[in-house]
Amino acid sequence: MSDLWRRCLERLEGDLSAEDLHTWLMPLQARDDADGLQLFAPNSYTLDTVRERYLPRIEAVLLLLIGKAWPVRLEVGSNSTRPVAVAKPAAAPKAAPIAPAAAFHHNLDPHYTFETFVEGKSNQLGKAAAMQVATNPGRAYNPLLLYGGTGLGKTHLMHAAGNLMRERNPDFKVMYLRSEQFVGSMIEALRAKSMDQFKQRFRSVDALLIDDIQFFAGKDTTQEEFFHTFNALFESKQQIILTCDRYPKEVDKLEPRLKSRLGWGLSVAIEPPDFETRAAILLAKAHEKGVAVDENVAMLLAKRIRSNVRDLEGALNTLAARANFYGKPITTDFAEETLRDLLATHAQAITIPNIQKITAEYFNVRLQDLLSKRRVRSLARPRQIAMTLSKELTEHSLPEIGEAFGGRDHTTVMHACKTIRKFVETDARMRQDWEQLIRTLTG
Ligand SMILES: Nc1ncnc2c1ncn2[C@@H]1O[C@H](COP(=O)(O)OP(=O)(O)OP(=O)(O)O)[C@@H](O)[C@H]1O
Repeated sequence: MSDLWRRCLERLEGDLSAEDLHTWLMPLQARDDADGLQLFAPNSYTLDTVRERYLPRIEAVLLLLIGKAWPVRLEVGSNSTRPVAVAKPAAAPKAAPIAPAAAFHHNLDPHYTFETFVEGKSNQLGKAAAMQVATNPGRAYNPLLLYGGTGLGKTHLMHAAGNLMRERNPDFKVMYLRSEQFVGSMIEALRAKSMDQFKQRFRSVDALLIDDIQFFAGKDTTQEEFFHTFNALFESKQQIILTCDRYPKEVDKLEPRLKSRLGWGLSVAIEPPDFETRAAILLAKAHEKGVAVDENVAMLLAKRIRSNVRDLEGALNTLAARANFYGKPITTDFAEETLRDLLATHAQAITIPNIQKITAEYFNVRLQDLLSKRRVRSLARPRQIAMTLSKELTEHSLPEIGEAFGGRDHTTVMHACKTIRKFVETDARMRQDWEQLIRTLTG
């Protein structure tokens, strides 16, 4: 058995029930090499369960054992070159040796680069900031915080910055972690009474990249530790890049002093891409994967799947797999047919009544007031937003939208759209409301 995996199981033995360990982790076969630990699951069900429930735990233990984040690859199959029957691990875990600094292995995804990132209005600033930071780490903006909804490319940009730092200086130590890994590894360190090693590990890097820091919310000890790590890195001009699913000030149960630190550098919103950018991303992804997709198909998917890039990519993968299986080219008919259910789900939520209901709930006003003739500002602004959302997200014409909003004239809708678009560009608060509503409606 891979020695590393055996030690990992020994550690996990104390944390997981015997049943979980035997059902999910013991059946895995393992191989470790210079690139990381490869785990083979006997079937896809086991694989999904391990990925969802145990992967962060495994990664946290590996971090502690090896002294750095260590990539784990999961796949269905078996370790045929070195078959292993995973036996019950031997007892008596030993104190983990910390790897010497020279053996630092970064864990960045090499596919996530600036070259493979498609730029559009929605992510232009984020990309520029990430590039600045990568070419001038610790000095340009520290920390750099990228925030925005799920699947919009924050992780991609973060890795791209890390990859560029290493391209410019191969000795640069970049550590990437999801926030759950930070939490998990801290819990492990507390349990193993190895907090000094934990602190040292995070403070010895040149750049620390932590993804999805909203998971720190409510975890006071983690926040305390992260706060100290942050200060130490910041003072010695080591670069910090963070991502969050919303503007950190909006994250409940995040300590005020931490929120304030996050504001020391630059915070940039990554917004949902517009139609043209969605189509361009789709064509770029298809090209990357060697899938033949023409512009009509790209436009069809970009028009109908507005939620986020991950969903768009998922649709492309499904199409490619089916086309490959049936030996058919990917035409618009084939795409419509293959993705019928998926496209219907995306279309479903976006009706005018639904937009009205969700906008009213969001602004805490009554639906009947939103549709009424009352012109007080507290109603007029949400109404204008709902009208603009209806124009952007549905196929309805201006007169139809006016009609649906209590029989208003189409010029009123036109004026609303113009006003809101201008506001969204110039007013951060308005932009946030707008993005949040789009996420709710298309997510
Ligand atoms: N502008 C873009 N160009 C190319 N690929 C993109 C772009 N935006 C997103 N993607 C791709 O979409 C997928 C999801 O992106 P990513 O994981 O970076 O999202 P995220 O914002 O970090 O989401 P989450 O908050 O859920 O982690 C990735 O495969 C990424 O490469």
